[in-house]
Amino acid sequence: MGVEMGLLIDGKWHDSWYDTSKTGGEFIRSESRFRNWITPDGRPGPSGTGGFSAESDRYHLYVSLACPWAHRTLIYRQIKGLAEHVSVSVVHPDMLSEGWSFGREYPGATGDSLFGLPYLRDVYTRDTADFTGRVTVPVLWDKATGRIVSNESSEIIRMFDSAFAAMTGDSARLRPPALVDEIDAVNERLYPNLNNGVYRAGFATRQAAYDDAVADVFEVLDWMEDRLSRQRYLAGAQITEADWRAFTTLIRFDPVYFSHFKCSRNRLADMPNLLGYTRELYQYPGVAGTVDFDHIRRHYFYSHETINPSRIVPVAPLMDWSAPHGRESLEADSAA
Ligand SMILES: N[C@@H](CCC(=O)N[C@@H](CS)C(=O)NCC(=O)O)C(=O)O
Repeated sequence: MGVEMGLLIDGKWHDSWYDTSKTGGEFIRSESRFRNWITPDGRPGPSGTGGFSAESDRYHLYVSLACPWAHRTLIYRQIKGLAEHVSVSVVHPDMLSEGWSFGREYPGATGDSLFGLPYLRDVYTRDTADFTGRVTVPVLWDKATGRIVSNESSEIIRMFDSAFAAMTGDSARLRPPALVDEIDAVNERLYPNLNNGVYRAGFATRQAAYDDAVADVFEVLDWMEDRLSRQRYLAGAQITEADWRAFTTLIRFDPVYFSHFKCSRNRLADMPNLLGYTRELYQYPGVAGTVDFDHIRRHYFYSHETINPSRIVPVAPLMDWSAPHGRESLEADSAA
């Protein structure tokens, strides 16, 4: 039985795998529930309530090193100079009948360094005792108020991009106002077809749902491969949010999604521009340390019993992420 992942209903834990029976075999991801924003002075952000001002040592990130959405927030914490200001706990890579856990019996799993709680769901019920919904990573926790600020990675990275600038002195933006439209256009293409597309392919339980999803995955990869033959980054000549959102899926592609999620038309390694591009991002200062292929591979192959009942973790493909990426040849001004 595929009873590997559950949810909270009125604060009580229930086992239940994603139910694809009502959606024609399609996997549909739920919306995140906590949508407050850290801002420089605590004024409310685009959603939620205010009171979350940017301060050193006030916020804590709960992440899985396996999860591509959590991975975005970990990358921003590094590259935006927040490592000394925002603390982190790392869950165990196995997500089984109890959901994400703070078990420490796996290298790199830290346990819950704030409260010593056994499960991630206990962090959710610490905020809202009768919480109903999925228990997902990442979670951004406020140590001052004892509340969850946000569990939506796309918004956490935007807070990290700009809210702490006065503290870090890093005022460069990964979402510069002049590129917002271009970044959003790329994101709108990549989120459904690539980031979530690989999950739609992997969790599909009907041939037609899989066929649609895997076609979308490779259509967008072909589009990216072509675009990256002409410009260095997805939104043009400068690295932006769009690139980091793409990266966490691309780095998992050959090690996991190609086989586990049946995204098997070709490997990332067969697409030279995408391979060089992914290598360049991997080699960006601070980023390699956020990529943990053991957690990544163990999580997917071991946790998804419906897809891989034997829980055998297959041999890793040979890949050299540190090889020269060759992307300098794309002149900085070749893109527009
Ligand atoms: N929209 C969320 C998605 C996060 C998400 O789906 N995380 C997965 C791990 S990769 C998770 O925790 N799933 C547990 C569940 O759905 O029960 C975000 O981007 O932050």
